[in-house]
Amino acid sequence: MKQDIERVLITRQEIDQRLDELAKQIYDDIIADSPSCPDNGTPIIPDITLVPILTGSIIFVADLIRRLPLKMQIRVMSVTSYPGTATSTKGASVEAALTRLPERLDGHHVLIIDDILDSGNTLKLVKEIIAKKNPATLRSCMLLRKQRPEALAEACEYIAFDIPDEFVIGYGLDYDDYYRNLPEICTLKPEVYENDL
Ligand SMILES: O=P(O)(O)OC[C@H]1O[C@H](OP(=O)(O)OP(=O)(O)O)[C@H](O)[C@@H]1O
Ligand code: HPA
Repeated sequence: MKQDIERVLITRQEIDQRLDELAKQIYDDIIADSPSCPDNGTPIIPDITLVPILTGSIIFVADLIRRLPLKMQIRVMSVTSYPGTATSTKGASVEAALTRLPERLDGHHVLIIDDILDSGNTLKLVKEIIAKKNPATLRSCMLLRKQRPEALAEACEYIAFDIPDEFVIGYGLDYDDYYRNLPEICTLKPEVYENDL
């Protein structure tokens, strides 16, 4: 596996440090939005509903939620746009059998979690589906955002890292469903994927 890596873009240490900051920012925003108890002024912290997008978000969400001391429900959605060896989007579609969204989300504070914002198709689709369920608030949190106009145009409240417009793997991100277990975020040697282009 290591021989297929071109270079490390983001180290495990950098991810850990940034996740601490990101979790604090998410937590502080929830506290800032919370109503206060009329008796003693302490914030009444609402439950949150996390919507991790399978499969790429699994490592990120596992590390993030252990930094968020909040009462939360986790409702996964499965969306596919880069099947197999694809390195450009084939259009986002929901895999209903692996999706656990409730019928309605009235009153819920929803946070969508995904590993990468690239063409923006996945986030756009997921937002549209969740918005129809009428949540109280809807925010999104991405580990990575590529520096390309389509990604920058899609509103997203929390971004851990902005990266160059290159195909990346590791820390949940795959090529042909491999490399998700790499602890760092890396680029792939072109010879690994150029035969599939
Ligand atoms: O902004 P976009 O161009 O839509 O790309 C982002 C999406 O693409 C990847 O999912 P993929 O379809 O590869 O499924 P996976 O999570 O199972 O790897 C990634 O995990 C994001 O969900
Ligand atoms: O750069 C990427 N790597 C892995 N999966 C992805 N899905 C969208 N962009 C990427």
